[in-house]
Amino acid sequence: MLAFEDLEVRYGPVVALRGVTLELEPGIIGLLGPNGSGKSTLLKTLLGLLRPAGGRGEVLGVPLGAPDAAKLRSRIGYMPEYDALIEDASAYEQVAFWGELSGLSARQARDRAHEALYFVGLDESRYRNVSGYSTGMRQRVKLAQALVHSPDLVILDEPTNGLDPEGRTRMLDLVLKVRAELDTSVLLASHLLQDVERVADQLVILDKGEVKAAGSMAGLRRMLARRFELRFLDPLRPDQEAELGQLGTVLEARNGLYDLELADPDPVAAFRWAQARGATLVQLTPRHDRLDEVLIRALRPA
Ligand SMILES: Nc1ncnc2c1ncn2[C@@H]1O[C@H](COP(=O)(O)OP(=O)(O)OP(=O)(O)O)[C@@H](O)[C@H]1O
Repeated sequence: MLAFEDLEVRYGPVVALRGVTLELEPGIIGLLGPNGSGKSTLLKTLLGLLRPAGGRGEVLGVPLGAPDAAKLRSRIGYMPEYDALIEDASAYEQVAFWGELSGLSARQARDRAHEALYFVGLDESRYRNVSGYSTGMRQRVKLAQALVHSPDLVILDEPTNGLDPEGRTRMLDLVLKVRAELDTSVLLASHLLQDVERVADQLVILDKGEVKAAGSMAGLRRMLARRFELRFLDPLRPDQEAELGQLGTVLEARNGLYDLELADPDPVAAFRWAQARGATLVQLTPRHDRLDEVLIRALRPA
């Protein structure tokens, strides 16, 4: 659905994205990275608002910069980070107007505005001016605008910004519903790991304009399911410690505790390994809840 090869995007002399190579399937894709990492630049590039200075890319089968790339706008919905809602107009008017801007006829836009507002749970307040709306309601108007023309892909830039925990849960439930009920793919940019973890089936981690990690959440979880903390009865001798790598990748060693990504998914192998070397493994603690550590590791300077 999205593919980039060695993509480079610049703002004059500033290189905002470099060497970005990615291949992503339809689904819910989480785009994670700290401020300034290049998330918005990537979104603007695939919306056709920025031209790559180098490399190639393809969005929904259409090459970036192709003559028919402008048509892509009708297949993509965009929910920007900040709202530009008109205070003295109703949600219904604004969503219908957006539908027309996205290429629908006036009649289609009106019909679809009702459907989109119903979908985001704003059908009862749709004729009220948005000036009286809560932050959560305003976010949902923006989502309805992004969905009004039934796009194949919807891009959400920090959709939970400024929301309280209840509003966040509601927005993330809607993201899941977009994929499940509308069969629309979602690209969700966020700096909040918990949000991405909750909804995404694929993950891209950006930092300083480069991809630090990318892949399916299931793959990431499988990898995390092999992470354990090992505690031995006595400190390992240097010769035993040197052979620890036979069990998998040693991630960290501190005060006789070892964090490992085991090569064998069956942890019993670790006990056998210890026994064969005269060491006593007393505790093997799973660490698969630590997705945040993967993120920190990915963002750590090399
Ligand atoms: N119009 C611009 N002119 C010059 N440099 C820019 C411009 N827009 C962004 N940049 C730079 O490009 C880099 C990537 O910025 P970008 O806005 O894509 O990051 P981001 O991950 O979306 O951050 P945020 O979460 O703060 O929006 C940053 O170093 C930023 O300073």
